[in-house]
Amino acid sequence: MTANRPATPRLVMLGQNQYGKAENRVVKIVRDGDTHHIKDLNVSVALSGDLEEVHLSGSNANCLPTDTTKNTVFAFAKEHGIESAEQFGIHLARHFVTSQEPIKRARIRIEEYSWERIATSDGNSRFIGADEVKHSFVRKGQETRLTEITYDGERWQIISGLKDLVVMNSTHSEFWGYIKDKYTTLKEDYDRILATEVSSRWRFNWTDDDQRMPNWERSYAQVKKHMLEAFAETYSLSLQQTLYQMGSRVINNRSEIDEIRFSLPNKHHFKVDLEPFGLKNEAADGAVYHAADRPYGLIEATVLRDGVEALIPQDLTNL
Ligand SMILES: O=c1[nH]c(=O)c2[nH]c(=O)[nH]c2[nH]1
Repeated sequence: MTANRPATPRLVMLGQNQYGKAENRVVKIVRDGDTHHIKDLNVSVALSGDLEEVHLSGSNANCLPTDTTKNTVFAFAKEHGIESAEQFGIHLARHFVTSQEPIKRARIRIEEYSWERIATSDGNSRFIGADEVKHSFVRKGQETRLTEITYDGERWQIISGLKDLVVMNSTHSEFWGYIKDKYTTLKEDYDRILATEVSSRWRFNWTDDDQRMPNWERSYAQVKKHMLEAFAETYSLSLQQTLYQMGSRVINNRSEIDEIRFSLPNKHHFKVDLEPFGLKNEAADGAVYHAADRPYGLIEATVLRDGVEALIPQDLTNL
């Protein structure tokens, strides 16, 4: 069949478009003798460029098949290895934009799942090192690491982050002094639980190939450390205040990062009324709480280095 353009004048226009293979689950094992290392990624490719005709006339002359983008992900994992999710995404984005003329922009999104070695007390097995099995892993339940690489042939935008990091302070949290109107029933609290599931994205100021690249693995570990330390060390008067402390700790300590955004659900823990059973239920004595799953307060904000432009989108679920 020949490719056809519509004969009638166009009344509609093609808007923003992108395509690629989403959620390529790639697992790479590196063998260092009989000690193995795992990189476990979920890689999504989105390409855009001169793709009008693909949509308008059905000509696929400018279309690199999504199947090819999938194959490239797996081949690159073998050919180049996976040093870090960011490095891997940069390789892929550069490849798509520089190897295919019609492709002008590549966006690579990666989720990374981490694994840790299974520790064992059995020293007899020939597979066992000091106290860890060299090829046996348990998936870390903690957080999922994220990155998004965007490249247009000139400029890079690298936004990394994490989600599903659940944290709790069992004290050192208060909430009082707020507006009270006729609908307010919330009691002021001078000793409450503060818990949240951190979703965060941070933007690197590495934007072109002439700059020295950050050490992506170390940067991630340090951001997480500062975030967690700020959460633990802040005597909190609101989750908003804790958020700002977490963000400013990262910006102050990590010069490679200019902007960080958080989406923090307030995972409410309500003291149960045990008065009907003749029981006092006070925080000071070690209380019993109902962990409510919904509704939840949702506290979201960006913390930026002074003078930089905010570029991380407001809705982190779309990132
Ligand atoms: O840390 C909090 N921030 C709020 O804005 C808020 N609102 C509320 O009901 N509880 C809380 N807690």
